[in-house]
Amino acid sequence: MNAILHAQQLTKHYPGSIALDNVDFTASAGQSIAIIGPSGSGKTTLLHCLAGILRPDAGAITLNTPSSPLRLDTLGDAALSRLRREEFGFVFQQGMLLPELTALENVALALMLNGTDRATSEARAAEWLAALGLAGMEQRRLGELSGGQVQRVAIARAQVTGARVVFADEPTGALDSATSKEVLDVLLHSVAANGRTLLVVTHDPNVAARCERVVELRDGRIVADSGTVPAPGPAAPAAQAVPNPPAAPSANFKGAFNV
Ligand SMILES: Nc1ncnc2c1ncn2[C@@H]1O[C@H](COP(=O)(O)OP(=O)(O)OP(=O)(O)O)[C@@H](O)[C@H]1O
Repeated sequence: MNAILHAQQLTKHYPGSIALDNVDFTASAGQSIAIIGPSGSGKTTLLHCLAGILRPDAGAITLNTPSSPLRLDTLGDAALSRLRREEFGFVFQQGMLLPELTALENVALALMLNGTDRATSEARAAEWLAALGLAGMEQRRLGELSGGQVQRVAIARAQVTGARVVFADEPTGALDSATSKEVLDVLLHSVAANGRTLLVVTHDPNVAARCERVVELRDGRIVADSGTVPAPGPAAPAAQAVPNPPAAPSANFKGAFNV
């Protein structure tokens, strides 16, 4: 499998603690990877560094794009935020969606921020919501949806842009166990059907068990990895181009969820 995201010797300190201590990590394209470990072991810090949300103190992070490898740790703030919008999707427990917008507007906004016109953005957003079982709920605000439905909106928003890597932090953390299973099914199926890579931070053993690979952190270091991927070689030089990937859900995936 091809490496899509590669981190070398990542280190991140906070006053009084080392959140990441020389972490090497490579994700293969299309893999679903759970990041587990005790509270404070560095899971969220690793996810945020890989996603370009946090800057590591040291180390290299390379995203392999179809045009050229991109070194996240060398990009400026504007290039990094563009890369996050175009290449990455996020499913967090809270914070990525705007309560004052409807489900449709929340999903369409991700495309509009990338320059897609409103009509096209809303049409694609509607396709994604329907594919995730939310047809008929497009005009509801988040407060008019259940917790599981809100997470489906987040899953649609994370993927509508054609993001190649989806980052999830405790995506089912606030849900009961039956709803968690449903949301996890939707997340894993939609990501797999569209060939995306999924990195999910979780405390839930059921979530970890459903992922192809489990990486365990302790005290800022990887102490276990069920599927180490060979490193792709030295870190790539910095580059600027960010491609514009396709955006609609795959036909396969629509079929699987349009029931
Ligand atoms: N903004 C911050 N300021 C100071 N210390 C921080 C900050 N963020 C994280 N840390 C510290 O870094 C270490 C790793 O934190 P991180 O949130 O990555 O762990 P985690 O494994 O995700 O924890 P949890 O499972 O509780 O969410 C912890 O010791 C934490 O206290």
